[in-house]
This record gives sequence, structure tokens and C-alpha cells, in this order.
Amino acid sequence: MADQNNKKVVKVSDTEQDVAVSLAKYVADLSAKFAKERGSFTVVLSGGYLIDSIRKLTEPPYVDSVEWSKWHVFWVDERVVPRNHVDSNYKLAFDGFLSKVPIPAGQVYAINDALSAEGAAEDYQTVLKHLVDTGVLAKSSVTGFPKFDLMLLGMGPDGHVASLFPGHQLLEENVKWVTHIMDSPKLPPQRITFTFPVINSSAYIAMVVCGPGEVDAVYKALGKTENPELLPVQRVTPEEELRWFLDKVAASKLQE
Ligand SMILES: O=C(O)[C@H](O)[C@@H](O)[C@H](O)[C@H](O)COP(=O)(O)O
Repeated sequence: MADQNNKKVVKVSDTEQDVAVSLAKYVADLSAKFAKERGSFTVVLSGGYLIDSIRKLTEPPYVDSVEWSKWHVFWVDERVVPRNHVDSNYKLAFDGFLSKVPIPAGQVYAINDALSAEGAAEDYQTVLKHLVDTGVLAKSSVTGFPKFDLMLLGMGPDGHVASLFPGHQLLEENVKWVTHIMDSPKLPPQRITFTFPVINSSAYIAMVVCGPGEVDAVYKALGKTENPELLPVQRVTPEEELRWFLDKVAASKLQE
């Protein structure tokens, strides 16, 4: 299924294993494209299930063929906990992905865990501004916000992405690049998160959803239903392409 107008592609694979295989190919192809075009590849990770779904990149052929030295890695959201805490998205990504591929340590931009939620959000925004100034991170000519090459996102059962939850005032933030939340309904409550203008200024977004937990949210987002209020995930509109990676279970209501 492809829709040229809003650059949305929905790819349904038979199994979660097949999703992992096609996601690895997608990421590797974009890595090659941006390494060639820009000399660097800026990739944004999420927490949750996403890290497990990129596991094939840590195996042959990708572990040897991807130009890891071009990668610059960021987080779309982070929990305000120490980096070695079990709830840390950095720790999740390090244990499952970053420790297995040779990305230079100086190109992995973890969120500062020594600061308050508000301080860490401001600090991360300052880091991003510097990277835009030095040309590592592109800038959208459309919005003026930073333009990441690829964001790898997951979605929660309530349709949230990053730490942007249904009905929350942060959905409307349109000035800040990075902000903080003190009352996240998904625990832990204190987090920092990219805002929608930054998410939607990215070039490519992969939305990865597998298994039974998000069947209803997938149907609300992609099925032929009219929602009175858009789910956060329905506000995601990157500049080049939004590609959903679903397994048959997650897509089961779509195919009824
Ligand atoms: O910090 C977090 O909780 C994650 O970054 C979060 O934003 C995640 O991407 C979604 O909640 C989906 O999570 P699952 O993949 O576990 O459903």
C-alpha cells in the first residue's frame, strides 16, 4: 500500500522476524544513501520494543557492510533516570544495539542524566543546535527545525509516540525542539522528548509495531475509521516518507 500524497507506506510482513529483516534492509539502504549524499547519517532511536526490532543490523551482512563511522545516534525520548538504570532508553539501546556495532562513541548523543528533566531537555536542545551549526545535522528548509535523516519509532497501545501522549498539552508544543514531561502516563513519569515540529521535520520515519498490544491503535491510525480526536501517531508526517512496519498480528484488524 502506498500513498504518494502524504508519503505514507504500510508494509505488512508475515512474522515479527520478517519485520526485523525488512527493517534492517531499509535502515541499511538509507544509511548508504545519506552517507553518500551528506557524509553522515543521523539516526534517532526510541525505547520500548524498537531496539529489539533492529537486531538484524548487528548481524552479517549488515554488521560488516554498513558504514557505521558515518552514524550519529540520538534519542527521540528518554526517561529521567541514571544511564545504567533498567528504565534507561540509553541502556536499552547500548545493551541491545550500540555495544554490538562500531559507531564512534563521540557520535552517540545520550541525554545528560546528571540534570533535572527541564535541564536535560534544554541541554539536549543546545547539543542539537550545535550539531546543526556544524552541519552534522541538517536543517529543514521548510520548517527551520533540525532535519534528522531517519527516526525509528515505536507506538504505544494508546497511540503515543516518543513521550507525546493523547490529550497532553505537549502535543501542541511548536517552539521548543526538545521538552520535558513530569506526568507521563507510561512510567517512569519524568521524561524528555522531541516535539512534533522536530519529529515532522525529519526526512524518513519508520514506525515499527508488532504483536497484539497495539492492534486497536493500528486500526484507529490506519483503518477506515473516523476518530473524533487524532491519536498522536496520526500527527506524524515526515518530509520524505513515513513507512509503517507491521507484522500480521498488529495489522489483523486492518485485514478483516
Ligand atoms: O521511552 C519509551 O517508553 C519509549 O521510547 C516509547 O516512546 C516507545 O517508543 C513507545 O512507548 C512504544 O513502546 P513499545 O515499543 O514498548 O510498545
